[in-house]
Amino acid sequence: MPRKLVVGNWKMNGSLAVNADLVSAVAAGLPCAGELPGQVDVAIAPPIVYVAQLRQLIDKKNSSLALAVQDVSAAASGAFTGDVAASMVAEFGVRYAIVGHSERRKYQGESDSLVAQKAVAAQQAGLTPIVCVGETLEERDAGRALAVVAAQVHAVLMQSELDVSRLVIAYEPVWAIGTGRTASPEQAQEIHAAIRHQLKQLSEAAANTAILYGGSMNAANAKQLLAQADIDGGLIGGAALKAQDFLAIVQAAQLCGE
Ligand SMILES: O=C[C@H](O)COP(=O)(O)O
Repeated sequence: MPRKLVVGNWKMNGSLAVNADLVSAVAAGLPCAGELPGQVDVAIAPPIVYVAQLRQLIDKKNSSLALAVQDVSAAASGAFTGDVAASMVAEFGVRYAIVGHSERRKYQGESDSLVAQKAVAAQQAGLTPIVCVGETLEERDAGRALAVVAAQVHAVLMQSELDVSRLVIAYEPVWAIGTGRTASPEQAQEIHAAIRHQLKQLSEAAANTAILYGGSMNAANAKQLLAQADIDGGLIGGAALKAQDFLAIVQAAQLCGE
């Protein structure tokens, strides 16, 4: 079984002062770099402007905490005002790039095909993409959740340059994000199992692809969700902004990984 992965997505929250406190508190609850690793990899995705600050904080604390970003450009360089290339964030020791978050699909109009290109661009810079997929409430109510998610995953898997062994998928039902209304463990497991099946059709290596759940995961519900056979970790929004809550989720992942 793969190690568990817990990623805190800070979204557009933070400040120099708030970040310093939060990283210190999170790092205090995690192993130091080089120590015997636990069963869980833990990463934080701050707003891009704070990546350098977090790099310094993490290094200073010699922490095992990894860095992620919330998005990368599909392009390698050039005239793309406001965008950031994957190779640029890689220079800061960033390990993961979230791509295709539903908030970007909604507010920036990102298509399945653009998200797939971003996943490839991230890999080409040495990052592991965390590809977000998930259905809206209307799609679920119409009985289309499995089909919508399958199409989103398919768009990524059909990229010939994609290395499926260096991929993370995050299932985030849109109706569960920031709403306090989480998918039940059974609802989440059903979709995760379908994603796993889809990945395995492409490659047996997919048995080791981490599939994260995201959507109102918190200290109280994490254990039940993470105990599901195909839920390999969490992509955490609101609960990642409080060290105690975030560490409780990491601890739940630790228990489920043993
Ligand atoms: O990226 C994180 C997800 O959108 C989940 O956010 P949430 O935990 O606030 O629901």
